[in-house]
Amino acid sequence: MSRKASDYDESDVRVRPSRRGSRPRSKDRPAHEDAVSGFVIAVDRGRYTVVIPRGPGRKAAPERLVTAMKARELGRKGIVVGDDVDLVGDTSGNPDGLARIVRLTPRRSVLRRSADDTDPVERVIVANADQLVIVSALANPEPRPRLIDRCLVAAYDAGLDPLLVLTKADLKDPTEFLGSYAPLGVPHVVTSTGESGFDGLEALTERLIGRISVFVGHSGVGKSTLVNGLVPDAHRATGIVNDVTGRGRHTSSSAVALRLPGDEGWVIDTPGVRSFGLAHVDLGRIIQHFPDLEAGTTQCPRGCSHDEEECALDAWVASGQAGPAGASRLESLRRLLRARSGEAD
Ligand SMILES: Nc1nc2c(ncn2[C@@H]2O[C@H](COP(=O)(O)OP(=O)(O)OP(=O)(O)O)[C@@H](O)[C@H]2O)c(=O)[nH]1
Ligand SMILES: [Zn+2]
Repeated sequence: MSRKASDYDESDVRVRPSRRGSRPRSKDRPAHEDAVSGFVIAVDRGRYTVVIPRGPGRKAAPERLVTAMKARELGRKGIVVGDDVDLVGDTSGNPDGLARIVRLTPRRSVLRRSADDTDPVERVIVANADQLVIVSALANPEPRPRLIDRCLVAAYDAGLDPLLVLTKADLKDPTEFLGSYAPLGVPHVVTSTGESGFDGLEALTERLIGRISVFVGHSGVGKSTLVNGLVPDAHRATGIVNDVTGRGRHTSSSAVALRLPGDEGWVIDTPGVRSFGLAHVDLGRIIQHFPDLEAGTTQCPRGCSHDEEECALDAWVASGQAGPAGASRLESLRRLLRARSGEAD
């Protein structure tokens, strides 16, 4: 397809003959009475790939993938992977067809990220997710606790349940790492690939059933290996997306939703993250996202920034009440507080 989304406009789409015949839209007909609902699985340069589920009844159209653009009436409102939308226009699934998104259903959750901690421009990465799956290798590359802590803050702030997935257990025993995160009570799954197969994949699948889960992790942690293990036809599925969106291959610049086999949930794969800017998280709320430390703030002076000499958290951590990772967690918290207030991280 050589035409870019910007080459189209609303009228361009409206004149396409609909399968029901081209009855002219009259002013007194309710707007979009013929809209169908779908789920956005990929976004690429103004084009949205939307799954429209099979409708009710025997004569219903089957499930189909539709390419859509945003109707002008939605203005600058962003649409992201995970959004539930209403569409009009060519929703037949015809590869050359183009539908138009006319309504965005209110979101149940929003996962945001800013480029850095002071950048006022935040990006919504994914809508409507239930769970944030934080993928970290136990070795090669080494775990990055500060990135994990940031992801945890992002998950708590967005109201998503965090899940830690620790990969490459064949390279390093997970006991020490798990011990340090135990006080947080974050659920975890340990995985490894090797001659005996893919260990941990079943345990992970169990945690994904019936949910929309966003996978994040920095490059090389084994996220693609996991996703391909969970969704064996992930390549094919993305292939379909590519056909529909008309690009050569899925560039890793945006998220894509993949369905778990058996229609048992969605895995949303995101490009590898190097950082996770948290400019959108209220400074005063950050401590609440460190539940292992928050309990130690009762002795803090009033209005404590938790990054000052009088802060009671040092004593709390020194007494061991925040567990073996207390010192590293406190460092994470303070780096985050400093970064958020514009000081270097
Ligand atoms: N030893 C070992 N290697 C693994 C495991 N899982 C993945 N790898 C290897 O780690 C490397 C990186 O894996 P990927 O799945 O490509 O990692 P990714 O996180 O998707 O990285 P990007 O594609 O760069 O975002 C590959 O060489 C994998 O074969 C594991 O459990 N054990
Ligand atoms: Zn304090």
